[in-house]
Amino acid sequence: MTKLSVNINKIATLRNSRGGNVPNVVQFAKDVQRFGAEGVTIHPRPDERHIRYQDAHDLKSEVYTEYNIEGNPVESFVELVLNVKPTQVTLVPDAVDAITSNAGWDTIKNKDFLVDVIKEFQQNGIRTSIFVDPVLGQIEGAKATGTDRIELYTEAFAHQYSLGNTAAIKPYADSAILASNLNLGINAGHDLSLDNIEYFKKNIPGLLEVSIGHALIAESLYLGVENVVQMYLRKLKSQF
Ligand SMILES: CC(=O)[C@@H](O)[C@H](O)COP(=O)(O)O
Ligand SMILES: NCC(=O)COP(=O)(O)O
Repeated sequence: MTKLSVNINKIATLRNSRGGNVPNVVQFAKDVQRFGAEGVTIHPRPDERHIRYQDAHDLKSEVYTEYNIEGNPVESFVELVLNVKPTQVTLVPDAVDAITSNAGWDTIKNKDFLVDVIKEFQQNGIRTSIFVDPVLGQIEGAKATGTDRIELYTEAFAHQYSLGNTAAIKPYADSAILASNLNLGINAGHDLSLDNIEYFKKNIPGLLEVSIGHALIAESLYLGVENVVQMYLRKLKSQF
């Protein structure tokens, strides 16, 4: 079965836009778990533009499902993860100024670095996953790093699928078969949505977990807005 981990970065983005604590990131994490989410993902970035390092600590005692922290393993991130000790750390090679994650690791060029950092996390009881493009050579390179899992970077699939190009699944299916043969666990994420998740899941054997944030939060707004507008109208139109 594929687990759903909800990425709550966007809740922190909204909170930070006003400086208070609305919406409450910890409460949101508690609620998505109550609604059935099987994990919570955060991706603290060095500029803390959404999830703050303090959020990672505050969430620790409230995430009773799988806690996944993603990020580039710069010194401050490694220290944070070793302190918080989530279930899983997902290493993503994003630049400090990247708007969002935009590439997987070059697992061959960065092998020595990844081997060291992965070993450190594993020795501390933290499962590791590394963000990769669906390229067979990169999957083989991932195996050589010692990681427990890979996370397939699905932005290209999501984009092509939205254009009607269903064949864009092929490199992902091929990568998943290779990863399974190599005994690597398979996660996936980035731009997955209610539109594309069923097709993706159906075609990816052994998919253990998807982490979904941007679309899930946008869909929650679309699917919830009618109810909330009605609630306001009821309050405004009631006669006292
Ligand atoms: C690794 C990945 O694809 C997600 O973590 C994504 O990067 C979300 O991060 P942002 O919310 O900062 O876009
Ligand atoms: N690892 C991917 C993730 O956590 C969420 O990505 P997105 O759904 O916000 O694109």
